[in-house]
Amino acid sequence: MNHPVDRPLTAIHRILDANLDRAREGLRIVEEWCRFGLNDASLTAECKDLRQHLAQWHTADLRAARDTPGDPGTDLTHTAEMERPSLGALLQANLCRVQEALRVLEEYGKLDRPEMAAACKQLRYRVYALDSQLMGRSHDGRMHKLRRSPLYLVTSPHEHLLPIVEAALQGGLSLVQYRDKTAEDPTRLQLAEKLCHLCRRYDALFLVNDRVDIALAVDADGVHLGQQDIPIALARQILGPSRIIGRSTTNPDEMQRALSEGADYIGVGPVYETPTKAGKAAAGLDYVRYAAAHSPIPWFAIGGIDAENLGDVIAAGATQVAVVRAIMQAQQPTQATQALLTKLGAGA
Ligand SMILES: Cc1ncc(COP(=O)(O)OP(=O)(O)O)c(N)n1
Ligand SMILES: Cc1nc(C(=O)O)sc1CCOP(=O)(O)O
Ligand SMILES: [Mg+2]
Repeated sequence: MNHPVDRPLTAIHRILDANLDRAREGLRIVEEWCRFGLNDASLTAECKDLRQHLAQWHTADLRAARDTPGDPGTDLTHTAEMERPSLGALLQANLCRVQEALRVLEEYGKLDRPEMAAACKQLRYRVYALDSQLMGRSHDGRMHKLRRSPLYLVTSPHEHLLPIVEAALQGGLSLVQYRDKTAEDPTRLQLAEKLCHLCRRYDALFLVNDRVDIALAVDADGVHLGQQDIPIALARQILGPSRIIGRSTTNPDEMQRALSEGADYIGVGPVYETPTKAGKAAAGLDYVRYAAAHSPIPWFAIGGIDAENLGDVIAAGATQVAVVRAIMQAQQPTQATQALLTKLGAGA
C-alpha cells in the first residue's frame, strides 16, 4: 500500500473527483422529486443551478485521477443505504449526502484549489436553504413542525386579519388555520393565498379549515376537517401524501374513528363552551385528560381557551392548544401570543 503522503496531490484529486460526483448525484435525486413529484419550478431550477455550478469545478485533471478499480470504498455499503422507509427519509439522506460532499470539497479544496473551496462553502449554505424549504414540505417535515407547535391559531374573519396573524407570527406562532364560514369563495381564495405566503415567510405551517379545494389551490400545508366534512381518505386522495389532515373530535369514539381513518392530528374540544362555536356543548377537561392518556397522535385542546384558564387545560395534560379569540381579539396579538407560548413552556 502506498502511503497517501507519498502522492498527496493524486489522493486529493481523487477525493475531489469522488465528492463532486457524489454531490451532483444527490442533487439529481432531489431534483427529480422537485420536478416530477412537486412540480415545483423554482426548487427544480435551484437543484439544476447547483449541479451546474459544481460541474464547472469538475475539470479534466480531477477526472483523470479517478481509479475506480483501486478504490477500496466501492464495496462498502451501509444497510441504511439499502433501506429508505419513506420518501422523506430518501430525500433527507440525499440532502445530507450533498451537504457532506460539499464539506469535503471545501476542506480538501483548501489544499489545492481555494477558489473552489470558497464556492463550495456558499453552495453548502444554498443546500441548507433547499433542505429547509423541501423538507418543510414533506409529510415528515410538516409533522415535525406541527409537533413542535404548542400553539395553533384558528382565525376568525377580521378587517385586520393579515396584520393580526403577522403580529402573532412575530410573537412566535408557528401554526395557523384559516377559518371563515361566511365569506364568498373568491374572498376565501384570496385571503388563503395571502395567509399562506405570510406563513411561509415566517416558516409557519398553514392549514385551511373545511375546504380541501382551497388548501390545494393555495398549496397549503394541510386541511382541518370536522365530523361533518369529507372523509379523511378522500381528502388524502385529493391532497396527496405530504399534506397534513386534522380532524375535530369531541369524545373517545370520534377520537378512535379519526385514528383509524388516518388523521395526522386531532382537535380535542370544546374544552369550554365558546361563542366562536355557539351551541356546541363543552366536552370538558375530562376529555382533555382522556386525550392525554390515549391519543397516540398530536392533539390540540380547543374551545374557550385563554390565558386565564390555560393553566387548567395544561394541568389536565394538554401540551398543544388551539385558540381563536385569545389572539384574534387581543389588544396586542404579539404579546398575547407570547404570553400563551410562555405558559405552554415555549416562550422566548
Ligand atoms: C384545531 C381545530 N379543532 C377543531 C376545529 C373545529 O372544526 P369543525 O368541527 O369542522 O368546525 P368548524 O371549525 O368547521 O366550524 C377546528 N376548526 N380546528
Ligand atoms: C373552531 C372551534 N372548534 C371547536 C371544537 O371543539 O371543535 S371549538 C372552536 C372555537 C374556538 O374558539 P375560541 O378559542 O374563540 O373559543
Ligand atoms: Mg369544519
